[in-house]
Amino acid sequence: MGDAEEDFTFCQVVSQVDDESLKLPESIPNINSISLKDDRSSGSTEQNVDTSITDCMSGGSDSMKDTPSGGSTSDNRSDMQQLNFTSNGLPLKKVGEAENSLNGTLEQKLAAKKPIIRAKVPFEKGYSQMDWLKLTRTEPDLAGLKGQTNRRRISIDEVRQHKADSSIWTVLKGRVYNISPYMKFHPGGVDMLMKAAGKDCTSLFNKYHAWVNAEFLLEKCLVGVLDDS
Ligand code: HEM
Repeated sequence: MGDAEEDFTFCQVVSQVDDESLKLPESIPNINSISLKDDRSSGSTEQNVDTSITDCMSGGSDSMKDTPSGGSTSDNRSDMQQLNFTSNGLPLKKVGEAENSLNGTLEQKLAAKKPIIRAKVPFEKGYSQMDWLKLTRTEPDLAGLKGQTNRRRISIDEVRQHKADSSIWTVLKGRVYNISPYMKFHPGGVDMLMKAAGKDCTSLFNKYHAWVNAEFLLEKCLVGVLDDS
């Protein structure tokens, strides 16, 4: 046995590996290779990871300002914290966990911020993103246009009047969408999406997930374009 240990010196190297580093969440496979920059314009996969972390760095408490003080979203979040997994079986993005492996300055900055846990709300049966895509292909009038064109110019005042029932409108990047049919499909939950009701949600949207392709997801919910003149 002594001989074997001398022969396989690399085994000693393996034994020096910190056990904690082996427990890093799979969603953050190699912390040291992640570059931290506050540039949200690109849509690459690497950028997604960056955004999660920089949200924590630059807007930690700020991001939580929009979180409702009560309601199902908060409850779901704490459930998720206990489980540590999303409904999709993916680990939660616990941004604060990255702290241990980051360099000193960054570590200090992160330590000063509360870790943000951005939980996806478990979807009801029949309300997965796949179900949504199916619905967009089968339902002929998700926007509720009843034959009207979706190129109409719509004022923000008109948008404000649509906040409930089957006609909840929001403005995203200059376009007006009826988000009522998407409500129960929203991975961030109904409570969060209701914050967009009757107003321009572009900045909220970008704060939480600038990378999401809403133009595609909500294509069939388009009601018109914002008339900002
Ligand atoms: C209006 C159009 C919106 C669409 C199409 C949309 C779509 C999505 C999608 C696809 C995800 C999953 C993201 C992922 O897996 O990375 C998501 C998650 C989420 N959304 Fe939205 N969303 C919208 C608006 C909003 C707004 C206005 C808020 C906040 C007020 C919000 C808050 C969240 C949160 C907290 C999550 C879960 C955490 C996360 O995955 O990062 N969403 N949304």
